[in-house]
Amino acid sequence: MKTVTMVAPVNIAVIKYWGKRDEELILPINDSISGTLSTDFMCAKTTIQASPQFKENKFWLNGKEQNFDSPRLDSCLKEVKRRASPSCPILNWKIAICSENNFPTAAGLASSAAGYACLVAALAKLYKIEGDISSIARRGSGSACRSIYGGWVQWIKGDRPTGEDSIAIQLAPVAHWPEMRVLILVVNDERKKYSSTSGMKKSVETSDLLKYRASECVPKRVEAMKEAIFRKDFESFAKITMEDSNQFHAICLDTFPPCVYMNDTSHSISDVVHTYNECKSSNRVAYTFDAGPNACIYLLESETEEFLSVINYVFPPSSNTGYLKGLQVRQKPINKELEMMFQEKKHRPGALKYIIHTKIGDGPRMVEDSLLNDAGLPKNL
Ligand SMILES: Nc1ncnc2c1ncn2[C@@H]1O[C@H](COP(=O)(O)OP(=O)(O)OP(=O)(O)O)[C@@H](O)[C@H]1O
Ligand SMILES: C[C@@](O)(CCOP(=O)(O)OP(=O)(O)O)CC(=O)O
Repeated sequence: MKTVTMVAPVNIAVIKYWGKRDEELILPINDSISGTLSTDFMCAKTTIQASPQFKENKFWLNGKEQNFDSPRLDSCLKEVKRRASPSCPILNWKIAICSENNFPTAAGLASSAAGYACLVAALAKLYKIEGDISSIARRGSGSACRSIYGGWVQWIKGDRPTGEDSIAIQLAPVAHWPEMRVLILVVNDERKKYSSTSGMKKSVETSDLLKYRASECVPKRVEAMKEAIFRKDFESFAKITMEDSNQFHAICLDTFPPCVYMNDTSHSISDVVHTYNECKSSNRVAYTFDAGPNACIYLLESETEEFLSVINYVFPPSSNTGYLKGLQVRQKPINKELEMMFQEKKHRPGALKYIIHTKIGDGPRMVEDSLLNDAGLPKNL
């Protein structure tokens, strides 16, 4: 019997991936760039066990048994086995997979990215695969290829129809910009209405803006973003991040029928960020929204206390317990000058469910405590 347990991170794109040129191999129409988040507060954890005693393959996700016949799972497994040495002794053994996310699944918080990165990293350890595995994780979910590396990561779209040049590379490690912090403002953590997969398919079929974005905007933005990250130029980083998020959501609205991911609370968050930046006469905070209403805020450590005082003022918690998860900071009241700016923008308590305060982190790593017992069954069932 062989057992491997790994944890893998979520990543949040600052230049978005939206649109495929090949649905089966998951090949994108444009490059994308993201920050990988620390696994301390948001991660997928996956145990894979191979045994000659197992009669069939099994898969549990968050305590519920899943159908093993999923095309994406199958595609990852096939590619890992193709790359394994033919003499690998466990290649024909059946496997049990057990995975848990410590944050909401399928709510637009990149669970598929962490989930497939974790699955592929664990499979690669189990079958002793050498070299880049981001192109295997990509077959599970496009954005998962970026979670294979820590720090700042670019997914290069590649040109070949076979996809072997569509890989993720690390642009800079965590230590390059240690002051960077991330706030996930959770507006809604329920399963979202339309998945990224179906939304982007409709966009490719119907949006003219999407073609313009992929050919004209993203290539320039990717270069400018790389430069901003290399120079730790937060002002430019923030501007490009917000512009790209806004353009992505404009394409969602240009899709027919439109994909409406942001809601009124999301737009209020965007307004708070712009007002705050105006007060400071520079871009101190950046928002970005994925395929859901939740906001991801990038900001430097020096700004977190003050910006959180504004968020707590504009979006008061319905109860104080558990509102700020993750890294804790001194809670300070909003100052008079900012209060004047934001008093018209106050929301009812509970408009924001909770906040996860985290930072940039490393890629997948092996851990000791298995989720499966020796019989290949989940320990927490
Ligand atoms: N830990 C995991 N292991 C394997 N697969 C997972 C895991 N977590 C999520 N998934 C897969 O990803 C799917 C959710 O992906 P989906 O794209 O709908 O949501 P999301 O990743 O939370 O949102 P988004 O990609 O828009 O940020 C799940 O239904 C499941 O198939
Ligand atoms: C808005 C996004 O989060 C879209 C992520 O899409 P997915 O990677 O979830 O889609 P599939 O490849 O179909 O699984 C932007 C991004 O992460 O770059």
